[in-house]
Amino acid sequence: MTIVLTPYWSNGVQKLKVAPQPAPPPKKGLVPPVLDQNIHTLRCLAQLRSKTSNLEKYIYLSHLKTDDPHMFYKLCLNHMSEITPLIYTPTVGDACQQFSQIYRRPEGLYVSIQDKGKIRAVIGNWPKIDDARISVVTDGSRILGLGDLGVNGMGISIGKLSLYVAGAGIRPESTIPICLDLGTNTQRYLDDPFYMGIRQKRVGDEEMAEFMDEFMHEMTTAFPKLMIQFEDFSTDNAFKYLERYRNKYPVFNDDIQGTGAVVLSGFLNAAKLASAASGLPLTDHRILFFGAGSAGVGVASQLTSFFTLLGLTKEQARRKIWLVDSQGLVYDTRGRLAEHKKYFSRDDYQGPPMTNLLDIIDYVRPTALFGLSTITDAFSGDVLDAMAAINPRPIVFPLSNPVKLAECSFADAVAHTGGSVLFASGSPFPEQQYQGKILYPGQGNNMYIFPGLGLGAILARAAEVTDSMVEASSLGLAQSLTKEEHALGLIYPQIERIREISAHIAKEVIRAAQKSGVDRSPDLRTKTDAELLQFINSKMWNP
Ligand SMILES: NC(=O)C1=CN([C@@H]2O[C@H](COP(=O)(O)OP(=O)(O)OC[C@H]3O[C@@H](n4cnc5c(N)ncnc54)[C@H](OP(=O)(O)O)[C@@H]3O)[C@@H](O)[C@H]2O)C=CC1
Ligand SMILES: CC(=O)C(=O)O
Ligand SMILES: [Mg+2]
Repeated sequence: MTIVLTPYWSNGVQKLKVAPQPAPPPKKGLVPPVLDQNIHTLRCLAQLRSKTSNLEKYIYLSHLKTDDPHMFYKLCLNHMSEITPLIYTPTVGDACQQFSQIYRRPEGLYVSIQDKGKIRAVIGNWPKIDDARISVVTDGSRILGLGDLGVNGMGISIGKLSLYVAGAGIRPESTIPICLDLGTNTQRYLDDPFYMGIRQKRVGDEEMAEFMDEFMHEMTTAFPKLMIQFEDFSTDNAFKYLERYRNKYPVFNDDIQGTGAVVLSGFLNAAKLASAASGLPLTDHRILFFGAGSAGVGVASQLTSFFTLLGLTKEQARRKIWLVDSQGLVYDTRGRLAEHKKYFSRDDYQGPPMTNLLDIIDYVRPTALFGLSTITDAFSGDVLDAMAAINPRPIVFPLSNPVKLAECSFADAVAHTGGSVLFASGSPFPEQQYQGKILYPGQGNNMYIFPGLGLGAILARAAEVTDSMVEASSLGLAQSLTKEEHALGLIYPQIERIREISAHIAKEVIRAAQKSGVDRSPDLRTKTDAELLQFINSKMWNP
């Protein structure tokens, strides 16, 4: 039994905290006479596979997580590519949409607008206050590309935290899934007797800001070692609350920064392959974003900041980007623009609104096309043909989640580009056979980033999450491809290696935290890289 020598206080009595251990062997007679753990693992897998729908599989796994977390995480780690789509995108999207129907038992912490003024008491009810290290917090206002799901958004916080445990070895009891209930503007939930949130429209900006200030203050007071990941807030609030708290608390926004990091990483690996075919230097790429919300602009910012590392001025880097939103190409003279789009708005186009994606491709001649729009099949056959006509190896990333909202499928992208596409999607697609070869799609999803970024920030005890830490996570991921993965033409590593990848990312993140002076674990400063990696691995919880 490992004893962690940090005293903690519970009911006024000092105790030693005991690291999570498998449950003691059950007393004789209380379990079947022969219950071999290895056979039981196979039994659980067979039970899972016997379910006919993915939602049933999700429900089975939720039960397993509560009843036998060690078995749940063992299955996750041993069958990562099979289980990730069940506990995360795409199935988590269905689970959130039907959260009120499939709800069995409480999980996570709900803080509602009705708790304003007394949030401390609600947070104080969390049973594992001293263990808390990472919280994923959503207000349910933009869950994946599915819109305002109100408290049904709790499913996304739960899913992301399962990946923190599986992918980065965060202790399960150190995670707090949180859904803030600020109302919902989705009428069908307000009318649904099963809906479990308060029955009111979302509160106004001022009331939300007061609530958020109190929430953040109380969270960071109650849990002094906590990292907070904001998830799936609607666009304006995603930017607003990241800016409001990022220099005050250890917080990052997964949709803006995690997505920025994962897409930069995939772009770098894809651009190398594209440049090998076209001869085009990295700094000559032209990147078109279809979708200019929190994720689109987050990725654009991450890319431009990387281009400045390559020696471009900020202005030159900015000019590599074209944004398209629901009104078409984003440009200065088009009319009033949302604040977050202004920086990337083009000042070199003055014509009439350009709304057709084919016209825009013809005008921009992009080497890379990223979809973060929630518009299913927006990258039609014609669009893919156009990308293939101007690029020997077009980079096409339909990143919207879940699968049903992807801008195109891998099969279509392969078919319309003669197999030359460099592809990554937000949710997984199956591999394709093309002219006797197997082609593998990448999964450009922030799930590659946040476990390692969060782990690094926790171990460094970072006071804030700096841009350099996010960038380090991205470059760490880009470097983590093995020779075999390069040989297969992959642009993201295989998800089965997530623990190894997260450890590497965490190391890079800790070093970046140290360079920016936001780390509060001075002991880690004197470790060599090898020692640091060993330390990170030793901190990972294993089922
Ligand atoms: N792969 C990954 O890791 C991640 C994927 N995502 C996915 O990205 C998608 C977008 O997320 P997010 O940026 O936060 O959402 P937002 O709502 O902030 O942004 C959506 C953007 O798409 C634009 N849009 C909507 N309809 C059209 C249209 N018909 N043509 C062109 N553009 C359109 C919107 O335009 P307007 O501004 O005019 O409203 C807006 O700019 C979601 O599906 C989400 O799941 C998000 C984070 C991570
Ligand atoms: C992956 C993710 O964070 C999203 O789709 O919102
Ligand atoms: Mg998200």
